[in-house]
Parts: sequence; structure tokens; C-alpha cells
Amino acid sequence: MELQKTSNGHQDLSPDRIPENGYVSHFNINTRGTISEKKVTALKVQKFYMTSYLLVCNLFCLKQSFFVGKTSFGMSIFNLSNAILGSGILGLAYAMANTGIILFVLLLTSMAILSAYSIHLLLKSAGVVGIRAYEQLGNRAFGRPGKILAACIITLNNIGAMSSYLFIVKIELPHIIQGLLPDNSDYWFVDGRYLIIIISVLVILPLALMKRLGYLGYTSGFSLSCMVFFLISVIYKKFVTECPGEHSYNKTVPTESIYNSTDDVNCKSDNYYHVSFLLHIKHSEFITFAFVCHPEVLPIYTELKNPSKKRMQKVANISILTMFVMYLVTAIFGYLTFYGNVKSELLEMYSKKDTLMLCVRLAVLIAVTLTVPVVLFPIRRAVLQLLFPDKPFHWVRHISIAVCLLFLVNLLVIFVPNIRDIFGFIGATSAPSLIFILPGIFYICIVPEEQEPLKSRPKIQAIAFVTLGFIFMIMSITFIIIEWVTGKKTSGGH
Ligand SMILES: NC(=O)CC[C@H](N)C(=O)O
Repeated sequence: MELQKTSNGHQDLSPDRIPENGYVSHFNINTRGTISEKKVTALKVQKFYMTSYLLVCNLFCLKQSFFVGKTSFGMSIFNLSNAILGSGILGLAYAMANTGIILFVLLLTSMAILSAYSIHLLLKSAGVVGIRAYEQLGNRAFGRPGKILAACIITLNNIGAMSSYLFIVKIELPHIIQGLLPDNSDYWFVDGRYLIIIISVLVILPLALMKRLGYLGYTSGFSLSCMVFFLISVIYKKFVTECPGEHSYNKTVPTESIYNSTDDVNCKSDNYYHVSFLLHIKHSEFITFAFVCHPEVLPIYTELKNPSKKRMQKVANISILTMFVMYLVTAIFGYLTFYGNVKSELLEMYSKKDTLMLCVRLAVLIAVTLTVPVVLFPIRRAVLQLLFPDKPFHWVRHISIAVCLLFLVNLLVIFVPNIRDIFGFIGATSAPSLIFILPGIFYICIVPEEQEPLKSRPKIQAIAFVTLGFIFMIMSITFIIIEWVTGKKTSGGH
């Protein structure tokens, strides 16, 4: 029995390799019918030993998996929820303002269901080949090019997410510190560039150096509670804010908005209903991004205690459902506070002088900062898979990759002013790939024809899923190109 090493260094049984070792054909002699009784008994004994051997191997592998997976069910939910919850939540009220409540709820519900289905495809593919790494699935489906493609998409997407989180820290933390200072002097510590370096070294790096993602369960739990505080404050603000102009620190509304043809600050700006359906759909990008967590699913599965596909799917479903509720409530109350004037980053709408909102900013900042290490883990795994595929765990590699990645992201956030636009483009292509296209294609290629023919229902569903992903991707790219060519924001962003 051949044992295959998984990316995390422990051995897994790969059922598809069983025929290669010759035992199966050896037993087949038995069926030819011309062998003596003595030989049959000998073969039976041999078969008994082989079966016991396979059983011991199986038990050994399962024991290994149990041994490796140490993260509890609850902690895994925290980690996955933290991976889902990021800066995406800040854009949802804006998406709702542009799509309208009904279409938004429909899109959010569909995306949550599709996201859970995508995790189902990933887990099923991973179960068939006995490996638990996204890149390894790529390898199994298309060989080395598949592995490189998956690793590159994960790296780009997660570097994009990390830089968007650090960008929030760079912009928001100086405001918070300034809010606490008696005067408005320009001290060095109110410079966002220094602040992200300090935060990266003191908070993010130590967490990113943890050997296992499971250890981040506690910080993930804390990060989630910060977001719950944000959510409660958004609800509270809806009831104390009378008009968008009142609580918005920036009281001017841009005149070039395609939704508002007047300069008035209206509490209820319903003009967005005139915008074409396609432009409504464009805002589904915000929703797609908000549900991306797929590179983190398999690493979390690998570390889950008593791992099974069903148990991991439960972790995913609970996390997605919880985040769905949080997203919906934030979007509804954020939108009902500012209506059509809401900006693509909800936090920008609240006063910077308000102590409660200062605390909320701090809470969101802590939440996204604590998400950075969780998002960094899959990139490190992808880099390890590409550069050192068969090497066992080594601290030097583990630490140096984390340091290099953080250094790179800091450089990007400090020196590239339009980093968000660049990653907006990458996000538009990588998010549909990670949620729809890759899991669907891996599933179609990896699950054998004998088990599920191409015309079976699950495979046809997967094909439709991949097609949907391509439609999403082409639409997003088209909108971005139109924006670049015309120099105008099709989203009417403020
Ligand atoms: N890895 C990722 O891209 C996570 C994105 C996350 N869903 C967010 O809203 O920020």
C-alpha cells in the first residue's frame, strides 16, 4: 500500500493508488478456476494477511489524521468565520444602496448558498484523492500547471485581501490617534505608514509565526466580537441619526454621481432605481468578495479534530450562515442610516469626533488586523507547495516566508497609492475563480467517471457552477475596462 504525503507533512491514504501496487491483480488469479485447492487455501491466507495489512494501514492513517487534527469544532468555526469576515463587510451597505434591498437580499442569499456549495465541491474532491490542499487538487486535476495556477490565484487574492486590511489600518489608525490627542499636531505616530509597520511587527508577525492555524482560534474569536460591536453600533446609529448630512463628517455630496442628479443631501435618495439592471449586478462583486474564504477551508479542515467531510461542511455552513446574518444586518442598517448617500466604505460616513464611532473604528481595525495572519497562512502554504513541495516542516522556511510576505505587503501599501484599484482588478478575477471556477473544475476532473459520469446530476451542476463563475468574471472585467476607458466610475461611487 502506497502512502501519499500531504502538504502538511502527514501521511494520507490515497485510494486511487491501490491498483498500482499489484495486489489486486494478484488476487485475480483466484478467479481463473484452474488452480488446485491447496493453492486456493494459500491464496485465501495471503488475502487474509493483505486485508489485515490494508486495515492496519487504514487505521494508522486515520490515527495520524486524528493526531494531526487538534483544533476543536468551535475554534474551527471561529477561524473560518474570521477568514470570511474582512473588509468586505464595509462595502455591503453601499452595494445595497445601488442594487436595492430586494435584489441585494437575493444576491446575498444566493452567494451564501453558492459559497457553501463550492466548499462542498472542494471537500468532496479532497476526500476522493485524500489530500487537503487547494494546490494539490490543482495538481491532481491538471498536473503541475494546475498546481501553479491555483497557488498563484490564492497568492494574488490573499495578498490583495491583506493589503486591503493594512490599507484600512493605514487610513483609520491615524484618525483614531488624532481623535485621542488634545491638539491636531502632526506627530510621527499619526503617520499611517509608520503605524502599519509597527502593527505588522508587533501584532501580525508574531501571530503569523504560529505553527498551526488552529492557535489563532482565540484571536479569531476576539476579532469576531469586535465586528459584533461594529454591528451593534451600526444598528444604534440608525436610530440616532436623523439625516445623512448630520453624522457624515464630509457633508458634501459629489455632483457627478449618476444616481443623484441634484446636490441635495437627501435622506431618501431613491434615484438609483433608474440605473440599468446590469449596473445593479456589478455590485455583486462586493458580495462575492465578502464570502471568499475558500483558500482557508482546506487548511482549517486539515487541523480539524476528528475530521470528516460532514463535520467540516457543518463548520462551513455555520460560519457562512452567521456571516450571512451579520452581512445582512450591517447592510440593512447601514443603508437605512444614509440611504443613497452611503459610501463604498461605511466607516467613512460616521463622524470622526464621535467617541462611540472612534471606538467602532478601533474595533474594526483590530478585527481586520487579526484577520491578516489567517489570510497569510494559505499564501505561505501555496509558496511552500510551489518552491519546496516535498520538504517537511521547517521553522526557517516558515518564518522567512511570513517575514517576506509581510514586508512585501507593507511596501505595496506604503508606496503604491492606487493599490486598491489594482487589487480591485485582481479581486474581480480571483474571487470568482476561487469560489466558482476552480472548485467546479477540480470536482469535474477529480471525481472519477465511474463514480459519477459526466452526465450525472452532480457533474452537470458543477459544470453550470463553473459557467456562472466565468460569466461573473467576464462581467467584472468588462465593467473595470469600461471604467478605465471612460475614466468614469460605472458604480457611481462617491
Ligand atoms: N481571502 C479573502 O479574500 C478574504 C476576503 C474576505 N471575505 C473579506 O471580506 O474581506
